[in-house]
Amino acid sequence: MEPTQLTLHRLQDITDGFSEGRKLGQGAYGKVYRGEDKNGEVAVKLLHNVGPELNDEEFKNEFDNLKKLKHPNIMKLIGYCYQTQHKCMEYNGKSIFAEHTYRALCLEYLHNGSLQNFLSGILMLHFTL
Ligand SMILES: Nc1ncnc2c1ncn2[C@@H]1O[C@H](COP(=O)(O)OP(=O)(O)OP(=O)(O)O)[C@@H](O)[C@H]1O
Repeated sequence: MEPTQLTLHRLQDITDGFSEGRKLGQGAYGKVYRGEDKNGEVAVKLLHNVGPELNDEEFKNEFDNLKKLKHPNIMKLIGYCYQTQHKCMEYNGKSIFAEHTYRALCLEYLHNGSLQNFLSGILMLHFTL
């Protein structure tokens, strides 16, 4: 099944506006939040905003890689959000409408954290025994 397109409003809704209380962790890519609604839990990866070209490349790579991974033991890519908003700001005494693009991936929620955390946990256990 293809990942679903999700609105920023929907992601803000399930993460309480990307609140600190909902933060699961942070990677090189951005912050990860626990989203929750009546259907269950998801992990929402919100890409940090650095520069449009760099961000787009990172986002597309992550999106394509996750889309290709289809294995029962690997978290699934459920949906994505790619939405631009214009925020009114003051610049040199004038109002400007600055662009902010929200890029997010919605993933199956893993109770043991990311796959990497899960695997390193197993390795630690292996070396401790
Ligand atoms: N699907 C998920 N379910 C639950 N928690 C997750 C999920 N994905 C990520 N996390 C949490 O968010 C943290 C950051 O994840 P992220 O994938 O952004 O980076 P990373 O895997 O730690 O490293 P890297 O930045 O190198 O990819 C993880 O360490 C984990 O705690």
